[in-house]
Amino acid sequence: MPPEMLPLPDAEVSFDPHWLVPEAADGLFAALRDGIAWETHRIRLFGREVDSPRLSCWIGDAEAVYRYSGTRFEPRPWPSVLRPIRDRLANEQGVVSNSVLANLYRGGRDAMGWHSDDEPELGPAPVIASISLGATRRFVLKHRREPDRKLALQLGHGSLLLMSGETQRNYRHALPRTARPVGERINLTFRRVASGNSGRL
Ligand SMILES: O=C(O)CCC(=O)C(=O)O
Ligand SMILES: [Fe+2]
Repeated sequence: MPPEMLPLPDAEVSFDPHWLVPEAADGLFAALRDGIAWETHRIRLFGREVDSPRLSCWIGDAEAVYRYSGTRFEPRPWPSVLRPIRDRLANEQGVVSNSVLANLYRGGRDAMGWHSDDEPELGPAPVIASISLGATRRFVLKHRREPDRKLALQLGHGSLLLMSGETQRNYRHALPRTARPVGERINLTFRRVASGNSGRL
C-alpha cells in the first residue's frame, strides 16, 4: 500500500504508519542503537554555538558533504543494515538518496526545534524520507505564513513520512520536547545532497 497523502495545502506530505513490519523495525533499531558512532552535534542557536539536544550521525556516500547550522559534516560510511532500506526507498518510492541523517532521542527532553530542510545542497524541492524507530513521538508541521495550516502526527515504530515538492519552502517542522516519560527513539532522514562545493561556508 503506498503511503497516504495528507491534506496539507502548499505541501506534499505522505505517511505510512507501518512501512516496516515490527520485527524488521526492532532489528533495525537494535542494530543502529549499538552500531552507530553517535555524537553530539553543535548547532547555532540565536547566534551562539550549543550542543544539540539529541545524538546524531551523518551517514552517506563520500561526496555527500553536508553543511548544517554552520558546521561541515563529512559522511560516515553506510552501516550494512541501511543499504536495503535505501534500495527499497529508491525502488518502491522513487526516493533516491545518497545520505541519511540519523538522530537518537534519548528521552522526552531530547528534541528538534522548528526548521525546514532547505539547505542549498538539497536543491529547490527536496525529497526527505523519514523513518522512525522506537518510542512514538509527536511531529508537527506549520505553514510559514498561514498559522492555521498545521498538522501534528504521531511518528511510531516502523513508520515512513515523505516530504517533497514545496513542503520545505512553505512549512517548518519540529519534534517537540515532552514531559511524558518516553523511551529512546531513532529517526532516519534519507536525503540527496548535491556533491561538490555549493559555495556556502
Ligand atoms: O526526528 C524527527 O522526526 C525529525 C527529524 C528532522 O526533522 C530532521 O532530521 O531534519
Ligand atoms: Fe527536518
